[in-house]
Amino acid sequence: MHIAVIGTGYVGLVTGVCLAEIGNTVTCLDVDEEKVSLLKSGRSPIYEEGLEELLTKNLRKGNIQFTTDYREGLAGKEVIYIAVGTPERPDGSAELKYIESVCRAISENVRQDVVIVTKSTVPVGTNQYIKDLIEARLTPPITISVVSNPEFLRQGTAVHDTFHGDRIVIGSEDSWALELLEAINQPFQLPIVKTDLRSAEMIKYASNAFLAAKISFINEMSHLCAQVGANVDNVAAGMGMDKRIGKKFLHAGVGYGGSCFPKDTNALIAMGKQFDYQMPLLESVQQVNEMQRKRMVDMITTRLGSLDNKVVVLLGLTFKPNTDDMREAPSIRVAEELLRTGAVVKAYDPVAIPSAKTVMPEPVLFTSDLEEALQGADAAVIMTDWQQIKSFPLEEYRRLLVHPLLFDGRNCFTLAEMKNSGIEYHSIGRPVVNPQETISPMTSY
Ligand SMILES: NC(=O)C1=CN([C@@H]2O[C@H](COP(=O)(O)OP(=O)(O)OC[C@H]3O[C@@H](n4cnc5c(N)ncnc54)[C@H](O)[C@@H]3O)[C@@H](O)[C@H]2O)C=CC1
Ligand SMILES: O=C(O)[C@H]1O[C@H](OP(=O)(O)OP(=O)(O)OC[C@H]2O[C@@H](n3ccc(=O)[nH]c3=O)[C@H](O)[C@@H]2O)[C@H](O)[C@@H](O)[C@@H]1O
Repeated sequence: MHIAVIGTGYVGLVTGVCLAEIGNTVTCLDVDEEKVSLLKSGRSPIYEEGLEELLTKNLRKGNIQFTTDYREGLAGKEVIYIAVGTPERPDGSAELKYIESVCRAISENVRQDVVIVTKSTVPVGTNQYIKDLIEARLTPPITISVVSNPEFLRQGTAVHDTFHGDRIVIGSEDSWALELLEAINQPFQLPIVKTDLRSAEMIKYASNAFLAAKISFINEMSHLCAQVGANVDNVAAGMGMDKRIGKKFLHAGVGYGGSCFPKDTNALIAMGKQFDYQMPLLESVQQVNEMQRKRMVDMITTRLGSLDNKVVVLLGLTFKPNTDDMREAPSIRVAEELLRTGAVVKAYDPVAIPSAKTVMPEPVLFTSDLEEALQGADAAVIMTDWQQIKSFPLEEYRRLLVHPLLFDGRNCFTLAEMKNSGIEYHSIGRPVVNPQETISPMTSY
């Protein structure tokens, strides 16, 4: 199949490379000239395990090419995937200007019948809007069909997720377009859900919102666990064994971040508003997420009292490990709060210092050396569960910190291993280990 993929970000590039890998001839198109020339040389602008290998392999085989030229990119293509960004507008709704500009470019440049496949996360009704926009400027007798094919990959494991996802969702009002997409996706050997256009669009938002809700649910439980002396990890493990609940996305912590959960829950709430429905559950999911960051700062101030001139080091800055993505990372809010309360804030991340510098508040002292980060700090706060942080010897934490005081926002260590570490250890929804003074867990009742 001859396929064009528009947008070579996380989703577009991974989609293009994987479609080439399963035997299609793919042209990836982007307006970013720097990105395109990097990709032509076989280098990936993002780090995703296995991506660069598949990219160079398929470039060599001639299965994939890159261009900034729409006329060249769309020539002779049977299917065009759209994978440009749909960021958040100030009112929370999804910004569709990149989608609109792609539609204009398609209608001006396409010369043959074509199926348009939307990978971008777009509000319900957008695929119909895409069809209308393209058709409005198209020169007859060219016909187009639209298919919604939302993406479920996670950053950091994008290639793996494409080949091992739980399902592929395709929605359309055109049965032959659905069959075509089913045939294209067959080599992935994953369950395929065929549905109508609007349900496919909604499945994407509902899935992200549900995952965000699971995280906020366990975070809410974690607060109560801390008060009553229970261990939220044990609670999550016990709950998760019930197949109706499932054990994934029940990891308590400082809350979710990233380019999607915050944006997509907001977009869903904005969609609700259009129909005068308030979505109280989703609003609470967001509130709990916001509270988790504040709770971390409260934990630190409760323990240390005034933070004036106390050195607090944040360990890990990205919204999750194995990415340099700082979008909506909880570390940003925690740093802001700590600075506001007078702390001196140091910040460590193994890869994201350059991207962190552009979004973290000032003044923060950055380092990508963990030893240097810990040296002389009054307390350390784990914000991202990087392997580098989890495998750093506990004796070294103890030796380097002025006070052996560790706040763990990702529950990286078991309570048993912390017991003999000589470190005072505060985590999320679990009893304090080696507390300065022994406090009865029931005192707040
Ligand atoms: N990042 C992720 O993990 C996931 C993202 N999504 C959704 O996929 C969509 C894309 O997200 P990302 O790949 O993260 O975005 P991104 O921001 O990484 O990439 C978007 C790309 O589109 C290009 N672009 C913008 N306007 C263009 C135009 N008119 N013509 C050609 N190229 C153009 C940009 O230069 C950029 O390279 C969004 O709707 C997002 O919500 C869905 C699932 C996972
Ligand atoms: O629509 C999207 O863009 C993507 O959003 C998420 O993927 P991603 O944002 O890459 O990362 P996740 O691994 O889902 O983590 C998101 C956030 O939730 C947090 N999280 C995750 C799981 C958990 O149990 N607890 C928890 O706090 C992570 O630390 C991170 O900050 C979804 O998992 C993907 O299926 C989806 O395609």
